[in-house]
Amino acid sequence: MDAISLANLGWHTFFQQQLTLDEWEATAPVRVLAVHRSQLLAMGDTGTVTLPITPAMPVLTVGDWLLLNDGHFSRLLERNSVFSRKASGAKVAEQLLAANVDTAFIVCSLNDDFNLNRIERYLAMTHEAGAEPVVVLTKRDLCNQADDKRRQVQELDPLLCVETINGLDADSATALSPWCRPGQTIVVLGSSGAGKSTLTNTLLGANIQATGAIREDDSKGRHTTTGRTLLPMPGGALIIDTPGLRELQLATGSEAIEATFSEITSLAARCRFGDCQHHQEPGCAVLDALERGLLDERRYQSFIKLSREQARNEATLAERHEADKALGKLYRRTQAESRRYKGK
Ligand SMILES: Nc1nc2c(ncn2[C@@H]2O[C@H](COP(=O)(O)OP(=O)(O)OP(=O)(O)O)[C@@H](O)[C@H]2O)c(=O)[nH]1
Ligand SMILES: [Zn+2]
Repeated sequence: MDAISLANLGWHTFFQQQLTLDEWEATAPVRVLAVHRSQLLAMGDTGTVTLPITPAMPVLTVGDWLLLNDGHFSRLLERNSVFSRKASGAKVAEQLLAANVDTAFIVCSLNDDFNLNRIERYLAMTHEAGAEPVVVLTKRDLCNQADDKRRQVQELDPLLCVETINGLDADSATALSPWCRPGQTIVVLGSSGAGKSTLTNTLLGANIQATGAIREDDSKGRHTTTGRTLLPMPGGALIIDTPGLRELQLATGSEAIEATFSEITSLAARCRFGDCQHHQEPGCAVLDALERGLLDERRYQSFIKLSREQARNEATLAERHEADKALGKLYRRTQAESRRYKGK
């Protein structure tokens, strides 16, 4: 990536208005292209910079906007969206995956992989992140009920943008160009085999670099690999492509689920009990609508499943906080005891 204008890197008024007058004069904005263990790669309108990651910095992720003062980290600008996930294993900390994303292409194939529940799951994640979802149904060339499946997705939400494409064909992928204008930032989500890499490669066209590692000449003319994950499309948009995003798990708050299942949320407002689980409670407006055929059974099941998952995630996070607090107390007590012991 040669030096490009801040606007083409995704800079706009949301970020600009965060700067004080002093910062206007003394600092330079740069966007994070990749985060490695001990350093990060960023780009501003004068080119790329490598910054050491120090303990004083907040946790940063690809897509973040930073201010540099004299080439040194000054501060992180507020994000307008952020994708994160629950870290795998026992740790329930959130891991940041991508920031300041405008649009998420939710990729689902029109053949075997087609699954409305899965699309809803990615819609909830995208709402949670604060980005705009576009459902991209791939493998149109392999499916003769493309229109019917597209209609099923559209029924999830009349305002949702849904496109059907052949990801192998650049002409077909131009259906996505409204979201690929200069400076727009995109992530591509979806399950394995859905066609994410294929679409990413088609969108990147001649700039094919989607495998993460990019070779570029350093100042001594040698080739170095930088592992950049914010990639420029020929039309001027940017794609964030990281392994973490490819394996995104649900770490969704209840607001995101409410936004994804808005018809259920408005029914739930009329349940007799404020904490109704819509399972078997008397006076449940959701179950009532279900019985009267006013609510889709599949939507209901999907809503219950995601709500339970969310409640479980929240519980484990709360347990973690409790465990951390207990550990902190134990630590302070042993410190105090050891001081007492030494004082004797
Ligand atoms: N015919 C056709 N094949 C496609 C299309 N999109 C993807 N494929 C094929 O589907 C297979 C899987 O596509 P990938 O792009 O690797 O899928 P992915 O989502 O990146 O999968 P992971 O890397 O496992 O996450 C490949 O063989 C692609 O060539 C399409 O629109 N039409
Ligand atoms: Zn209810």
